[in-house]
Amino acid sequence: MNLTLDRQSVLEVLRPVEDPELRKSLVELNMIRQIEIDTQGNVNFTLVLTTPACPLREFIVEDCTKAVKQIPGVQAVNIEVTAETPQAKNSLPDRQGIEGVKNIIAISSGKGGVGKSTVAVNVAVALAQTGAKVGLIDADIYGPNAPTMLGLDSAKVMVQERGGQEVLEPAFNHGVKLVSMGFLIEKDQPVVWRGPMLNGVIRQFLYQVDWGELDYLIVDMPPGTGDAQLTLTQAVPMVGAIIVTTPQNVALLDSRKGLKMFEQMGVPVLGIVENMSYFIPPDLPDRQYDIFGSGGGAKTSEELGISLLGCIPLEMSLREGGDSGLPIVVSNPESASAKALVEVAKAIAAKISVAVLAG
Ligand SMILES: Nc1ncnc2c1ncn2[C@@H]1O[C@H](COP(=O)(O)OP(=O)(O)OP(=O)(O)O)[C@@H](O)[C@H]1O
Repeated sequence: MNLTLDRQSVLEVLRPVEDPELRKSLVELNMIRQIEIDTQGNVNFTLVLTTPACPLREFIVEDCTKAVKQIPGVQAVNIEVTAETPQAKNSLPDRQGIEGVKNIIAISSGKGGVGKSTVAVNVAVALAQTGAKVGLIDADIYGPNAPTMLGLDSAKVMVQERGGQEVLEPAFNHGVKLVSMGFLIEKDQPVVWRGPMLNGVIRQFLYQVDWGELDYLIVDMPPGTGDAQLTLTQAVPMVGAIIVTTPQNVALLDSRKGLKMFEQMGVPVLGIVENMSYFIPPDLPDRQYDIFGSGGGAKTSEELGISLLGCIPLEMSLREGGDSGLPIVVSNPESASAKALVEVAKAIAAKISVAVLAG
């Protein structure tokens, strides 16, 4: 190759560099922009990733740098990394998207108490920490605990008048906008939701909230596969669903209706998160006890052909973080569970990019 130091050559050497997730050329994906070369031989350009939570950011930057250095005369390569989250298909014939919201993701579980809300809240905060714009709908009618977990226990959703319509102003903390069933019901009061009433609230949470611009809107689904779940999956075009399970329940996943419901609704299941995978004692943080056996999540995910996005340990500080309104990814980012949750958030973001861009 006869290369001279110009923009064309920069594009030429970058063309074989692929996004490892999307397996397509960065140049073809229009991820390389604003190439500038100064008289000293410094090459500057912008690399536009498909998510600020890109797990392979460093590798891509390294690959680009190596490629550009092949051109004779290059002194230094300076890459400014930014991100533009791709927009999922915004409307289907029977489903209406939410203006300004790029990707809607369901976090679901077959059973209650497996840690679905813990995962939803920490994934939301972890995505926000990378710079993404994130909203969370706590649609768990039986245990709306996202407000507590986000330190928004005493928050109220404000109603604003806009263009003759009432819109809810979401609560906000740790970088995440939140609406919750918990804001609408009295604490410690048992709630009996009748179908139409529940559907009304869910529709309001989707369409009558001032969400603004969001890269990701995470829906903490009620456990199981009842009416509320159907309403939610039928109402909006969801880019995908994540299933949270525990080692004890993971083997039951394939027979559970959850997976089938999403499939039937045309919502791809992007992956499984195994929670409470192993126990880390607080006084011996280097130890790991596989109380429920090991490898169940990996085996089931292989059998089902669905990715295992991560395994979260059972750690006391994770529960304490939830109870005190400081999610573990904020209060103790060095803990094993926080690190695992950050990896899960990145894996989800990568899966979404692939689902949207690779079809
Ligand atoms: N990996 C973990 N380590 C320690 N505690 C955890 C872990 N995951 C969840 N918990 C705790 O278990 C309890 C239940 O978790 P969570 O509320 O997230 O579950 P859920 O599936 O959303 O439950 P529900 O269906 O009742 O809403 C909480 O007290 C939470 O702090």
